[in-house]
Amino acid sequence: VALSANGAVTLWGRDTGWGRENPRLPGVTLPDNINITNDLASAVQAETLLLAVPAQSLGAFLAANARMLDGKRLVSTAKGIDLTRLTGPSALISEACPAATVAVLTGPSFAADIARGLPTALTLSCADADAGHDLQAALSTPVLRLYRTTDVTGAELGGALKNVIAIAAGVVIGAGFGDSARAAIITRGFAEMTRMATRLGARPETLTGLSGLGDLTLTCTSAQSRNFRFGQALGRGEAFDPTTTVEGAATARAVTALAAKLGEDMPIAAMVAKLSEGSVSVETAAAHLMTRPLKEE
Ligand SMILES: NC(=O)c1ccc[n+]([C@@H]2O[C@H](COP(=O)([O-])OP(=O)(O)OC[C@H]3O[C@@H](n4cnc5c(N)ncnc54)[C@H](O)[C@@H]3O)[C@@H](O)[C@H]2O)c1
Ligand SMILES: O=P(O)(O)OC[C@H](O)CO
Repeated sequence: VALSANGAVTLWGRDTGWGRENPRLPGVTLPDNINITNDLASAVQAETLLLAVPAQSLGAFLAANARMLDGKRLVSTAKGIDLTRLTGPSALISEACPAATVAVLTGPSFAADIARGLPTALTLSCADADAGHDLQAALSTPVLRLYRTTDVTGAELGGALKNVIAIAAGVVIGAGFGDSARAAIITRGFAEMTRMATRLGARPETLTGLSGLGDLTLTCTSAQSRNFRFGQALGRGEAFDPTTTVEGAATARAVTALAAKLGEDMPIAAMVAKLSEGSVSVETAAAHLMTRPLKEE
């Protein structure tokens, strides 16, 4: 919807029988210059393709369609780490489509806000600096302001890891532990995010940017976030709609496996993984985090 301000856009989906209002984006009528199709062959005529498939489905999507996508400028919006390969979207895309130019668009942004034309700032990351410049110009609009970086690892890990911490923040609020505890989770969660991301080659300043601290702040403080609401439901002991995309749940498991491989300490992510699969109670998780050995900040 935002990009249709710059010119015609093609929107591809497997199921597009819903007319001009996507049930996943209720209340938004898609502008006339958005061509909706379920024919991927026609959609891939474009030079730049935004891939908005969730992280745990991206591998299968790429496996099915790599031949059509290779050689294009592929911009992922997924915020997660693939559970089977323990990599982010950019590595999945590079592996499936070696001739593609890979970029990641991430940062604090609810789809509903962007579709309403509310002012939003994002991070566009691309290891190829020239392609990054081109994409930044092509994908910015008067109300969608893109900052640029070549640190793809930092940008995509910020987006993936903040979803894990947002679940923890939701648990804290759902369980009634209060705003002080949420501030602690955000801060210590950010320490975990930075530790893991820099270990994997991210630049620390990327983590303090929109894709890291920016998105962490949004997702841990807004009930618009599905990850936060999922955590709230866990904290209250309530069920959560299993058809809702909650990237942080699978990503917490992926992060925990990755941390074990790297020998990194990720205690909040480990508790989110256990809480999400129901193998620990909220009380036990909280007690575990509060009684760890005392240390320097
Ligand atoms: N919704 C937001 O506000 C928002 C904002 C920024 C980033 N993101 C990220 O974008 C990604 C997608 O989120 P979303 O909110 O659009 O999720 P969603 O669940 O609303 O939509 C995902 C769509 O992908 C489709 N899909 C799943 N597997 C597929 C496959 N193999 N082939 C083709 N289509 C497939 C589903 O049918 C669904 O229509 C996530 O990683 C999310 O973190 C979402
Ligand atoms: O609804 P969530 O929790 O998937 O968050 C959406 C976006 O990632 C916020 O930047």
